[in-house]
Amino acid sequence: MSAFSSLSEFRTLLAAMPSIDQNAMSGAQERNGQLTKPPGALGRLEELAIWYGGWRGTDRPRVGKRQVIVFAGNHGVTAQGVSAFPAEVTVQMVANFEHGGAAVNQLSRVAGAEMSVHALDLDTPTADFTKDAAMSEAEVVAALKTGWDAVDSDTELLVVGEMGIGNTTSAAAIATALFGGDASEWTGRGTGVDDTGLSNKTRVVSEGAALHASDDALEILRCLGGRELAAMAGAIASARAKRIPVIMDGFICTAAAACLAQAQDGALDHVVAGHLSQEGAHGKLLAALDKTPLLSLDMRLGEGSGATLAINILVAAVECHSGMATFAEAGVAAG
Ligand SMILES: Cc1cc2ncn([C@H]3O[C@H](COP(=O)(O)O)[C@@H](O)[C@H]3O)c2cc1C
Ligand SMILES: O=C(O)c1cccnc1
Repeated sequence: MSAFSSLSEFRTLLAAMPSIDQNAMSGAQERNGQLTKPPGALGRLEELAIWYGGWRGTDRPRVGKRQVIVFAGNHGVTAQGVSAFPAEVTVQMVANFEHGGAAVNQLSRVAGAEMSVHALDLDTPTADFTKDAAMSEAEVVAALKTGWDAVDSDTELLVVGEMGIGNTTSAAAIATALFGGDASEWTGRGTGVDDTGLSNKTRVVSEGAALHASDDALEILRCLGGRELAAMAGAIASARAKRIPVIMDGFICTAAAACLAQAQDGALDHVVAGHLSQEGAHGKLLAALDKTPLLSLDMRLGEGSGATLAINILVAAVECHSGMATFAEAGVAAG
């Protein structure tokens, strides 16, 4: 039986998600205080390891199976000339992912992660959201479910990424509809549109956000999102149900995740921001979600690339936490 079959059932599920294990977290906090280093000397690595242990329910975690899932979808809004690349690139990149030739394939290997690709109805792009809702309820629910089902129950750390020409336009429209302000504050160059392209894209974002204004974040996802954005949201929620911590990627992934956060308070408590994308509004979006990125390397690729790179940081944090000796074990004098 599937976990949900309507947006309203998905919403109910979000409201009943597990929270962090406070006992495990205080145990990890206590262990952190006994490790052979001056207090706080490992900086954010310390809080990361404690957070990770809290979600995994242990004061001495290890990061086992790391799963990277790339979802792909096509966008009707590309008819408005919003990307520097043609829509065919989506399906062509799916083949590239399958053959191991994309950046995220290399980064997954480096991070010791299993990577898979899910193409969502590429032959049926979403509707152009300046004219109609991008997806019907049945379509958005099907995409959420694809994401939900793609998360393996033995996964211990999840990254979700995306491929979909036109999807920075979708993400910008979602951000505008969720957080308000002028469309220009949320619209960036994506794959690299020029100044004329950027003003056209901003118009498209503004029209879409106005047409589909709603105080319901899941409706915003349905009307302005793409299948790959909904699948990422479904996978992030699925990970929460399974107590699997998630590393969030760039602007598009964060926009998808923001729909969960706006639908349900605390829905992203099991999520850390992997990196700050160079896409203009990513920092503003992360700030709205109160997330501080781990890396800032001027990347603007998507695919889950920044988050996959950040797996190495999280694993390093957890290895220090669980592998280091305590002052007592090592016979080192505590300060
Ligand atoms: C070859 C290629 C590989 C990519 N990998 C990710 N993206 C990124 O660019 C797209 C979003 O930008 P826009 O909204 O401007 O179309 C998404 O597919 C995103 O994943 C790529 C884009 C291209 C061209
Ligand atoms: O931040 C991202 O995810 C991003 C930015 C530009 C193009 N593609 C993805």
